[in-house]
Amino acid sequence: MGAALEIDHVSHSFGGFQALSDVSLSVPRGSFTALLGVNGAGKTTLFSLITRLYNNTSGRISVAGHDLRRQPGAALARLGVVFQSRALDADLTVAQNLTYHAALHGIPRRQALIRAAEVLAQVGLSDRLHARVSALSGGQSRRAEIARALIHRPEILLLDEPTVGLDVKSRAEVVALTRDLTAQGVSALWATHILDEIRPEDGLVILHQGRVLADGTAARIGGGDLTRRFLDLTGDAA
Ligand SMILES: Nc1ncnc2c1ncn2[C@@H]1O[C@H](COP(=O)(O)OP(=O)(O)OP(=O)(O)O)[C@@H](O)[C@H]1O
Repeated sequence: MGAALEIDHVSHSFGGFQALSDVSLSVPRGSFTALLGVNGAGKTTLFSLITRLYNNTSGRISVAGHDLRRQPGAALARLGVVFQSRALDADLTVAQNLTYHAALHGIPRRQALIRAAEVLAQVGLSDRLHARVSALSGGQSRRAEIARALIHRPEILLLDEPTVGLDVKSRAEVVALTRDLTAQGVSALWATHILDEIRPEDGLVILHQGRVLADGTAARIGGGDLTRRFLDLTGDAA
């Protein structure tokens, strides 16, 4: 059994600008791995390559053992993505959104309704099945986005700064929910620039200006003071 996600020597340029340089990282199965970097570090670019929004032409990406270039269908079927921007239609109900996204994955309607109830229970929103997305709070809406990403039972979730714009309580709930999911066996790659969201036992990859500066557990990298270590590594220390 390999890792849930393997990135092996991946680079990406926009015209003459090198956004990612020889990035390698691995997300072990069932782990919560944080991808930490300031704005512009390259987190969204990396996610865009993993989701095939951008074509990856260098190195290798594999999802649950499936090479993204050679077996894109199998790789993407094992991937769930929580985008930075909203993927749910605010004018539709949660159920309508979830069954629509299930259909995109080829899940028949009857089964999609069962799955929708299942994933809403996982994210603690069972009572919001028939609510319009526009009527959800910010935190509920993010949890509904996670439910959408889980509808096809992926092995790994990519979450791109999923707590941006949430209040402290909702932020803590979304982090805790994702940790619960990893305890149930789903792996998570959590892109963030917020150090508070990272625990010592988490996997941690620090990305800066398109390069991996550190890769290990947060405890080992931080050595007791992750903020200081992060600032030292990224050259922003006072
Ligand atoms: N389509 C594009 N064309 C040109 N440059 C781009 C494009 N997308 C991103 N970049 C540049 O690539 C670098 C990495 O951007 P990226 O969005 O991946 O960073 P990020 O870590 O996700 O930051 P943020 O938290 O702000 O989203 C930045 O310097 C950005 O300006």
